[in-house]
Amino acid sequence: MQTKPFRIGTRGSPLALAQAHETRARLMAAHGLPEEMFEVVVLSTKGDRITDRSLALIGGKGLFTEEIEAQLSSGDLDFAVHSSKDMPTRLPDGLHLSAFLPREDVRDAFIGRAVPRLLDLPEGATVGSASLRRQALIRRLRPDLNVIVFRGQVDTRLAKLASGEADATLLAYAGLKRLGKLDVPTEILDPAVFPPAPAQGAICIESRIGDARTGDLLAAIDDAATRAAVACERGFLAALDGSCRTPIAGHATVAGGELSFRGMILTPDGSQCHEIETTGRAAEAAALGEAAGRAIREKAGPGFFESWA
Ligand SMILES: NCc1[nH]cc(CCC(=O)O)c1CC(=O)O
Repeated sequence: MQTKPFRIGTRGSPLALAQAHETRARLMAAHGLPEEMFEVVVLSTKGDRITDRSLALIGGKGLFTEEIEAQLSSGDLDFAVHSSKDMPTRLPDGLHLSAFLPREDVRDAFIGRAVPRLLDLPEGATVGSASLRRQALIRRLRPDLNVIVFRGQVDTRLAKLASGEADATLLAYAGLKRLGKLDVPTEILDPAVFPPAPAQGAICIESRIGDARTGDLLAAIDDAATRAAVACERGFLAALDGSCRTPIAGHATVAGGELSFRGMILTPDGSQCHEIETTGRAAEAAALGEAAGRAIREKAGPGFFESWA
């Protein structure tokens, strides 16, 4: 192995940095390399700079990755660490997701200021979330609640909650765990009732196709089960793309080469929802997810997507 350090691209949020540092630690352990062999390069993305608007309205996916991908493509970075959930379904030519860390908890955490559980909130209480999926699922379970847009980094959202801008918020349990905020959630939501976003809780690494030095480095920490589960969930998302303002949930689990997937689409007001379940071989993960996406589209009918667009 050459002695030139690997340049790791990441966003600068505390969560992004925690993920980059976890990846570096795993690579150091897997290869017996010193920390000096890795240089963490912090980049600001459009998604970090625009904090006052709903991301779905300003273009959705790609906002957190464009600047980083440009530097990967040009060779300024060797690889980048991302939340798989934030990755567009299509990557720029020449780049691929070359490794996945073992998945963290996929569930959503509920954080109530005065009451611990979502179903205990008083009628008309305010819940802050920027996620279309969380907003729709909340409305489905509790049509009486007042859902408001809550954006920004985890600490920003928790500060908004503490200052009384909302009575409750929801965040990925995985992110809170990575930040060491284990005592923040007041309820962990059951994925059967509150299914996670496709790829939630999974850290991925993006790099150049054909970069053998980086490829060899990353192969040692790749988790096959996470890779298959995320491939299926991203396949589901890809088959539903073009409807990026649709609330979408999807979760795959893999055991012994067999994959089980459950997906859901909702109207933003939560009044309509369709579900799909499928099982198959983990080796066909992406195709299984895509087929599930086409099938749920069929089930919902064209009127479903046109009803609020
Ligand atoms: N877009 C924000 C984002 N992207 C990934 C995570 C959490 C970590 C993960 O899902 O791996 C979060 C924050 C949240 O949803 O609370």
